[in-house]
This record gives sequence, C-alpha cells and structure tokens, in this order.
Amino acid sequence: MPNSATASARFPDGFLWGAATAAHQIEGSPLADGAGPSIWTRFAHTPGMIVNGDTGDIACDHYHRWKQDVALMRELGLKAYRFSTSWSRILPEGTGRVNQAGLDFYSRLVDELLENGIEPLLTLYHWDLPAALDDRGGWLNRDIAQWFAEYGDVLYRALDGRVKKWVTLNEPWVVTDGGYLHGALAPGHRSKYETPIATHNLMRAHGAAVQAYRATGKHEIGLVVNIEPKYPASDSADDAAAVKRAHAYMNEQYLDAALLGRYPPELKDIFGDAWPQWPQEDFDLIRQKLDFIGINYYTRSVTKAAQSYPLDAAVVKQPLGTYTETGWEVFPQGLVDLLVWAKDRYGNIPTYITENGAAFFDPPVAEGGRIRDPLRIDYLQKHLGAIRQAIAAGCDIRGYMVWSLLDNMEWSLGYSKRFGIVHVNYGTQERTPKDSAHYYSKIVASNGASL
Ligand SMILES: OC[C@H]1NNC[C@@H](O)[C@@H]1O
Ligand SMILES: [Ca+2]
Repeated sequence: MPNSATASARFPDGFLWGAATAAHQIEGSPLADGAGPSIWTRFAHTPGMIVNGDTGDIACDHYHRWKQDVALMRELGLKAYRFSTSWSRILPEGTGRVNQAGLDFYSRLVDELLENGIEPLLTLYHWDLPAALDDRGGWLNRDIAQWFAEYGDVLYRALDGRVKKWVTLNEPWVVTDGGYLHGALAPGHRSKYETPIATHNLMRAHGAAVQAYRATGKHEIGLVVNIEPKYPASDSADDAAAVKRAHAYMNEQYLDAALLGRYPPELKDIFGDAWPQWPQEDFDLIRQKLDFIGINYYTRSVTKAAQSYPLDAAVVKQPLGTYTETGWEVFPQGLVDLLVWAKDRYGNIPTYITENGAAFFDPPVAEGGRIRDPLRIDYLQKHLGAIRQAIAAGCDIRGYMVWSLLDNMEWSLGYSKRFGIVHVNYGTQERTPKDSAHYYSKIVASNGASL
C-alpha cells in the first residue's frame, strides 16, 4: 500500500496536462495569406498603446514555426495544447467569405498535434476581433451573436472530430473591463455605458456559438473565465461591501450569466443608470448547457473600500507578499478557495485550469543554453499543490494548461513580460526550454507524482 504522500501526490488518471497560448500573442504575420486585420493589429499600430511600440507583426513567428513548436511540445511530453484561432484569418471581413488559407493553417496545426499525440483545445475568441466587425460596432452590436455563431460554425464543420474540446470565449471580463471600461486593451474604449452592453453581447454570442455547436458538433464545448478571488483588507463593513462588489463584477458576473441565466444583483449598484434591463429571451440564449468550464487563475486581490470608478474598491498591496513581474501577488491558497467556491456555487462542473503561470525576470540564456527560473518553478509547484488540495476537497478538476508554452506578446505590455516555460529570443526566434519546462515535463510524465 503506497504511503499517503505518494498516493495523494498523483493526479487523477487521465488528468490532462498541457500548455496554453493565443493566436495574436505568438503567431505573427497577422495579414498573411488573405487574413484581415484584427482590432489588435489596429491597436498595436496606434502610437502609445503598447509598451516599447511593440506589435504582433512577428511575435514568436509561430505562423511559420508551428511544426517546430509542436515538436517542442512533443519533447516536453505535453498531452494537450490550448490555442486560439484568429477570427480574421478565417473570415477576413468577420462574416461571409471564408479565407481557405487561414482555415488550412489551423487544420495543418491540428493534424500535427494529433500526429504527435497532443490533444488540441481550441478557443474561438481570444480577443482578436476582426477590425471589419469593430467598424460595424463589434461587441456593441447585437448582431455579433450571429456573426460569432457563423464563425464558430465554419470551424466546427472543418475541425470537429479532430478537435474534441472547444472554448467559445477567453476571459470575457478582461475583454470588457480592458477594452470598454478602462481602455488599456483593444478597442481602447472608456465607457461605463458600453461596458455592460459589451458584456451582454459577448455572453449572447457565447450562447449562440454553443447552440450552433449543438447543431453539428459531437464533442465538448465550454467557456473560459479568469477568476481573481477577493479578500477583505479589514473586517470593516465597508471593506466587506467592496469585496462583494469586486467579486460580483469580476468573478460571478460571467459564470452566473452562462450557468444560472442571470447577472449578480451587485452589478446594478455598480453601474447604476448604465446598467440596462435585458429581456428574458437574452438569458435563454446565454444559458446553454456546457460540458466544462475553464478557469484562468493568476492571483488574488486583497480589497478595501475606496473611491474608484466604478467599483469603489481598491487592491491593497501585501507588505509580506511575493509579487510577479506583472505586479500580481503569488497566492496559491486563492486557487483552492476559488475552486471550492465555484464547485459550491455552480455544481461540480468538469473544470480545467486553462491558464496559470507567472512572469518573472528571467536571466538571459546562460552558457550551455540553460535558463534558471526558480521563481517560476516555485510558482508552478505551489499552484499544482493547490489544485491537488481542491481535488481532495471534491472539485472535479480535469486538467491544467500552463500559461504559457512560449514567451509571447503580453498585450499592452508587449514583449516586456515573459510568461513562457520556454524562452524565445525574439531576434533569432530561437526557443530555449527554461528549467521550469524541464520541471513541468517531469510533472506531466509522472502525472504529478514528482511534484
Ligand atoms: O496575463 C497573462 C495571460 N492572462 N490571460 C490571458 C492571456 O492572453 C494573458 O497573456
Ligand atoms: Ca489575465
């Protein structure tokens, strides 16, 4: 009888170990072979939007190096690979004409993954909206639910059967809070009135895409959200109320809409007259049965009441905390807490950790090609331990995708932040697995026993 340590060390049989990326962050060549521009090609070429004036024009040149990158995944022994497709490669104008070359790129990638024993998880939307649709209102236009379902349908018909796990949206909260409220992300709007409309149309589009999948798809589809648990800075009533608002706005809003068919009541307090009353048939569209949910976890927020727009809440930096290069506190307990919270609130839906990782200042490639990133190894070890704890608490966690396979374009932060377990030299495009890649590779090979 193995002792309790080793017995608990392993993850459930069949646990899906992989890595995640997103089209605009790694591919480059955004306009190649008939692709249309996205809001990120536009945003990145708008002076001042991206650190150092970086753009996604080259990125990790994955559009040309995809075969070697799959070989790299194979070397690391990954069982799965989460990636996103670029809507405007497939439909250059966002609707109507299909660009076969764009479809072929993803079809070849999927075949290469399967030939290397790697399961594809395909995200339809990871923030790169076709510019042509943004010109027609984008996420502010109710028609986008149909546009998105049409895009999904083209991919379902082309790839279903080879792709058996589909995701509609990546992190709708970031899309709306970043793109429509604070403006740090494309399309760079700053409007309290637009934000709830974008949220609602994203969720309607999610529902329409799931409905379209049910008409032809034979496998699984889900939604990926980012969850950042909120903890009160003090035991004051004001801080408790601030936590409630922040938690509803960031953590409950999207899963409540998708799984419960309603928004949390706090949203009306937060947005006031900017919060529309939506018709019931919208929620009937939004609420579709999902086969799984994906949770992206990075950090927590210790939260206090404060004058802020529109949450009236602020994050309190922890003097004894450890922080990553993106200013996020390393807090693995937050992952345990949020997974138990999700299980209790939504029922034990099959759940994948579809992103988890950290940006640290990595040393340049040392001699012998070794890159020591002990802080990232420590981060991964602690968060995988948290997942094991959540599984022991009864959470149905089915897999883990480390963010990210490669150093890549961290949106408005450009290439200044490195999240990869594999280092990318952007001058030569040389890939060098970091120590964390070798560490993770052993975890995958032992199904967590080496943790
Ligand atoms: O900030 C790190 C990651 N977070 N989730 C979405 C990804 O596109 C980001 O790179
Ligand atoms: Ca994020």
